Amino acid sequence: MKDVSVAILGASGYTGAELVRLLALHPSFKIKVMTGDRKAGQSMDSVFPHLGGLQLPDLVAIDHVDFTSVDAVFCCLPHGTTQEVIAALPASVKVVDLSADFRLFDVDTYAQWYGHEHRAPELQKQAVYGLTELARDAVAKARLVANPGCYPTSVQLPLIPLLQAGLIEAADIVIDAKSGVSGAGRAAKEANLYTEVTEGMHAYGVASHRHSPEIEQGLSQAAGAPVLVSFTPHLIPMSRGMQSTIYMKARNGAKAADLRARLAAVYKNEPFVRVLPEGVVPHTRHVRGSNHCLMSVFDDRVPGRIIITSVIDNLVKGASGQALQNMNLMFGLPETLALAQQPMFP
Ligand SMILES: NC(=O)C1=CN([C@@H]2O[C@H](COP(=O)(O)OP(=O)(O)OC[C@H]3O[C@@H](n4cnc5c(N)ncnc54)[C@H](OP(=O)(O)O)[C@@H]3O)[C@@H](O)[C@H]2O)C=CC1
Ligand SMILES: CC(=O)N[C@@H](CCC(=O)OP(=O)(O)O)C(=O)O
Repeated sequence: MKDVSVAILGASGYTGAELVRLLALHPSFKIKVMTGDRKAGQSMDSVFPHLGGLQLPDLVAIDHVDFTSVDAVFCCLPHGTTQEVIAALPASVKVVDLSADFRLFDVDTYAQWYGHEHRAPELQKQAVYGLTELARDAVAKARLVANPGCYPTSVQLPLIPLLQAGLIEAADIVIDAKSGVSGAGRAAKEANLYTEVTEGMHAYGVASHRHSPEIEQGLSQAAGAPVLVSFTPHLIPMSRGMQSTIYMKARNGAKAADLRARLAAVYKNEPFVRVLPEGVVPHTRHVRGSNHCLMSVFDDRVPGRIIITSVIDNLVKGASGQALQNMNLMFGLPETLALAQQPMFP
């Protein structure tokens, strides 16, 4: 297998570091370039001691990188900083962008939610939304993949197949989601201090979180009509992990067993998505450090209503793991390469 030269932009952040951890076991992706912003000039061992001993290049500023010697770029930069960086890359370079910068197909919707005009609208037209299991063929042919957000991954994997099959009402979907604090990135913010987060929890972005239009984009495509969702994320005191509890109305008398059967059929050959048997509740601990998504379907006590719980590790299936799954496909490799590890437990 030919070596692929990889650059990780934003390697001094959490998703960048998680990519390094995963790529350490990759047989052909070789890390040649890693960038930082405030941490440019530092060694990776000093920024992330848990990644010591891997013979990694030092962190450099993006301006100092010669991208002509690179085959693949993982872009792990904050949203809003990525469009111009990717637009300036050589056309031969394949890119997976972990930020939200290329996820919304409609640039007006992007401007409305992200507060500025899209800075690479032509490139946006080429971007493939990389929810891997449901977009595999398009991802394999893509030059630029917009890696889904963590909440949208945990929500769309269960809901898209159900909407496509007409098993649930497109109206009246309620998503109550919880994330560990690493979802907010490594940059210091007062709201994410230990003292602000431990021994409590809180909702944020109520009725205004920027993942709402991303979720609605995927669900609307699946339903064939515009879908609006009620979505409330919460921050909870754990370092990684995410759970979405989703409430919905069944159509035409469908029961949890029918929905479970549909999801089990769609995901039966998927290495990373598991539909749990009746009554089994997924825990975030059951996916920690892995690229897995676990989901479970329940009949509510309220007749005609269904509850689904879905868990992922926000840094793996919600970010770096799915990004690597996509990049594997883009290079014609088995998508499980360097992703086959089981979760850490406890
Ligand atoms: N954390 C998560 O669970 C998820 C994150 N994402 C997305 O992935 C991307 C990265 O997230 P995450 O790793 O958590 O973020 P971090 O804040 O941990 O890391 C951000 C990285 O970008 C660098 N950086 C910051 N500003 C600039 C800039 N203006 N120019 C160049 N480099 C810059 C930082 O460098 P330095 O530290 O040296 O200043 C750091 O390497 C974000 O878009 C995020 O929304 C997506 C899904 C889940
Ligand atoms: C806990 C926390 O703050 N989570 C982040 C979402 C995770 C993420 O980074 O998503 P994007 O890739 O779309 O930016 C947030 O709510 O903005």
